[in-house]
Amino acid sequence: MDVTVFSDVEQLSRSAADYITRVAREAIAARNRFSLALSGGSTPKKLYGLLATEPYRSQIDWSKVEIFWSDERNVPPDDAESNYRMANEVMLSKLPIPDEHIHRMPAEQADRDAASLAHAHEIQRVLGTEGTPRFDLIQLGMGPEGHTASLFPHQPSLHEQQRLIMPVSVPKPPPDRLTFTPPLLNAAAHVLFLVTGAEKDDAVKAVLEGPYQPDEYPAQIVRPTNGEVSWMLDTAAAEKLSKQK
Ligand SMILES: O=C1O[C@H](COP(=O)(O)O)[C@@H](O)[C@H](O)[C@H]1O
Repeated sequence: MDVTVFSDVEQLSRSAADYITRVAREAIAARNRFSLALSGGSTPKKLYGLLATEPYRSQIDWSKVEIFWSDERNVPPDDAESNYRMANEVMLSKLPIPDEHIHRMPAEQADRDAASLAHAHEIQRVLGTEGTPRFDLIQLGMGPEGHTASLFPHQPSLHEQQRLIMPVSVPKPPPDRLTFTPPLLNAAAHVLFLVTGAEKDDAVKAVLEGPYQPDEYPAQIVRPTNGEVSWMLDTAAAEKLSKQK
């Protein structure tokens, strides 16, 4: 696991954009496709804006990029709480990505089990049906209580082993969501956590330096079986870490 601490969100976001650009170029060179799952929340907003502008924009062949989300809230796509809406406004609408390569998670559908299953099939259609689908890169955030994607402490979703996507009801509004499950997260080739802010310093310390307690700190579940995990933190989020990063 690689942990890097940055002085501010600008530096962190530039390093994340460099990292995504490198992984994208390698994936496109190797497989003619780059599959990227985005997080929600506000932390990646700066990063998404950077990817849509130079010098990053022209370094990636966006026609080869397939975009998914690691979780989504039960709101329409134009709602202020929609994870899709933020990424679309800041990044996707400004890039030459074919519409059919933008795979919004349909969390607002009434039958959430059916929506989860249909979206899992969509992931398999794009990434392949052999074994658990392997994203080239899943970008994640983490909440102050250690949740990631929409895997929250002490929820049954933390123990899901069969489904790729599942509906959850979580303690943070909006409560009803769809989320990637542990097996899908842990099949990724690369996972990039972006975590900023002093309110997350205890969770960062517990996840990175504490005992393995995934029911308390779901972000600890993310340990890809054959992939690399990178954490990019700002100094406020890293404040309580004992080791020099
Ligand atoms: O609810 C969510 O929160 C996490 C963390 O968001 P942040 O704004 O604190 O970075 C996010 O990663 C997740 O996708 C989102 O749905």
